[in-house]
Amino acid sequence: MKKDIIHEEQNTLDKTVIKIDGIIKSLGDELKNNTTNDVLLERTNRRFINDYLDARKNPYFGRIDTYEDGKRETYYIGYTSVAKDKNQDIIYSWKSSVGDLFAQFHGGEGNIVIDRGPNEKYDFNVLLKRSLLIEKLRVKKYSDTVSEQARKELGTEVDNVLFDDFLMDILDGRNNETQLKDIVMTIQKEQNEIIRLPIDNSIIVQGVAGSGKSSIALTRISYLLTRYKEKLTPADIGILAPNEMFISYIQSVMPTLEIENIPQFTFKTLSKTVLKNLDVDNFNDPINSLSGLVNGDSTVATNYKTSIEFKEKIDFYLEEFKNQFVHNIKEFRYFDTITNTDIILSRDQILNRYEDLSYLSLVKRNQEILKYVEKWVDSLLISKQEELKKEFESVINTIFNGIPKTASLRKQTYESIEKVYSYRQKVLRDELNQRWRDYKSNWENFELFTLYQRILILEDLYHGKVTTVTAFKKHLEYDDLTPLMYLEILLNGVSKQYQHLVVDESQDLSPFQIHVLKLLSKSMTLLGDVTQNIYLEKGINDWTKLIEKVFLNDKVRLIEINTSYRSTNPIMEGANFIAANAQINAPKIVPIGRKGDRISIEKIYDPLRLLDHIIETIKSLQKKGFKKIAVVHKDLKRSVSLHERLVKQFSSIQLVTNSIQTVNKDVIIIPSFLTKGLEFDAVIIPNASKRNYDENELDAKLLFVSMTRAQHYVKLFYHQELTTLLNGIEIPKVEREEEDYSFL
Ligand SMILES: Nc1ncnc2c1ncn2[C@@H]1O[C@H](COP(=O)(O)OP(=O)(O)OP(=O)(O)O)[C@@H](O)[C@H]1O
Repeated sequence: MKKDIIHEEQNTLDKTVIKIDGIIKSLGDELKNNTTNDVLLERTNRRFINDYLDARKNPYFGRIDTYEDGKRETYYIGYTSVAKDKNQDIIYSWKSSVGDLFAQFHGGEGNIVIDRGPNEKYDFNVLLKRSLLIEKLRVKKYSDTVSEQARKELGTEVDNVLFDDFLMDILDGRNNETQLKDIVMTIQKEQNEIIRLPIDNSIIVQGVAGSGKSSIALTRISYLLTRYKEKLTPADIGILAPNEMFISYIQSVMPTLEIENIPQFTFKTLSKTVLKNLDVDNFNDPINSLSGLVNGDSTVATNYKTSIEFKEKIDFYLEEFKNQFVHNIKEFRYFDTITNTDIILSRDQILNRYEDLSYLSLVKRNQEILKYVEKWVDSLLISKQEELKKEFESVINTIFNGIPKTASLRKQTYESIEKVYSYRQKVLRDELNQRWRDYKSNWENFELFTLYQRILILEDLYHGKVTTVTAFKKHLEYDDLTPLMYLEILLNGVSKQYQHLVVDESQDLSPFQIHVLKLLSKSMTLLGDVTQNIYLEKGINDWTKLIEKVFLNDKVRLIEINTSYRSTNPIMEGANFIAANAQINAPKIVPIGRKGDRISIEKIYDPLRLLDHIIETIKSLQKKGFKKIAVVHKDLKRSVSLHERLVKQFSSIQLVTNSIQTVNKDVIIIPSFLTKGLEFDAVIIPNASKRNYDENELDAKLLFVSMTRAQHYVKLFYHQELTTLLNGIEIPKVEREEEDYSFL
């Protein structure tokens, strides 16, 4: 039975490849015959040819059979659609409605409604979903899921391979290279729901470690770009990642999802687009300052400047500054020596105009109101000059009345009177200009850095002796970026608003940072895991509080995903023990059910032997076929010294010391706090002793993050006493004599 199906599917695949070749050929023929040099045809056909040549390598990963109008329909689902004559799909993209159906259907009743908006509602009656593993155009494996209805009514034969087994095979068999393609092929129902949510409202995804958040983030962007292709270009969406290392990881997987042109930022690089006059390149990234936190400097974990309380204070001060500004608006008064009267632009007139301009940003409003006064002064000058001119002409006419035009007296008199009037013109101009300069000099311009400096002084956060704003700018640091961006947006508005921002590892941002991001985009997808917030107070520990403080009355959806796909059962169970032992109030991970080796925990007695043990472990893991192995030390200093010793043993080994490095070697030595978002086949933790990982929140989170990076295997060494964070995990008892181990 199994063989028959594989044979049948192989036949279909062979025929499909021939069809694709035919389509590519006819597109090419059209290009050859394009004698009118139709540019659109040229561009479209070339794009199709490229896409189809790519699709030909691995045309599809599954099929879905439905029963419609008494007829069985079969749709093949692939990464991209392939169409005959440019509109008859022979393969459907995973982003299409049938692709949606493929991801939705996980057995049970076959009636499924796909409802993705007013014009995207379809009723399906599913008979069969078949996942297919195709390698080098050979059908290797398949798995069927059949609806109850098909089972009962149509007697469809079912093979007993479950879809979950298929997923498991894929998860077990892979080695860090094809992850994103995998998720498209094996998208789970809850992931699919998130990926396909409409763009209009923000969503927050609380997903446990390994639940597919990063994969969902990128897949969702790919989906949104297709679904909203009429109104959305790649430049309208932005991805915010925690650091450059993470960005280089996502860049490597972006082409598979055709989202290469999406702008990618860290919070720091995004700040450059808002704070154009600030050189932020040298600001220390927060992840690097975590080194301090790991070594006991708790100030890193709190900063008033990035808190929502500070945002509220900025609102308060700015309101005060605005009130002061309005209070200081004065009438413009000019004493007219011609008429001996005061000419006044009243405060009320100015205030009325100010009210009319309330739709403008603060700075623009201030500028516009000043322009309004300036215009008034200008027109006053013109009208006064006109009056003087008229007066001069009338004086001349009166004086010269009856005096012959040729009389020489006339010329002299004219010149004298003209001198008098041009003097009066000059006086008028100078006086008015002086009045205007005085008026303008008292005008508040709301300059960003001046105001920020004032706020810091008022808040008592700034005691520097620097008084000039230019010098003050040199004293700014990373934590000033959030309040500065916020203030800049309040003062000048948003220069570019994204249609959608996708923020990965968002638990590491503060609510104030998320508030700023919210101002920069119409809607957001925030993905994160509170258990992995290693910035403690600074980051997000409770999404509902974030919603209360930042999203207020906005429509926002909080979705929890607790199933983890990355690691084997024993690793995930171990991670759950860590969270429980440290009493971290976080969702429990539900492992997908991948079998795997128990977590290996080994007590070390001789410090000199530890190195040998690590080397031995790496070698044996490599022998087993594990390609990416990480040795995760708690801090940076010990990672450096471990690397110095290991580098002599392995040719392909890399020390990761900061967040801008690209991780590209087989064996990585990395401090715990830099591993976030990364994934390895196996993780070795050289020192899991109690002294190193105590039962506090930070240590627990660091150990948790380190362990959950492993897909297949975790090995921990410890000295003297094992960290109590691992209580509950079964450990084989090994009794050996203790020796000095102080250097760890
Ligand atoms: N539906 C799926 N099918 C196959 N693989 C999946 C699926 N969902 C997730 N994965 C795999 O699980 C692993 C973890 O995914 P990902 O890195 O996206 O999770 P995450 O939630 O961002 O993890 P973390 O928070 O721990 O960094 C990846 O290898 C990913 O390919």
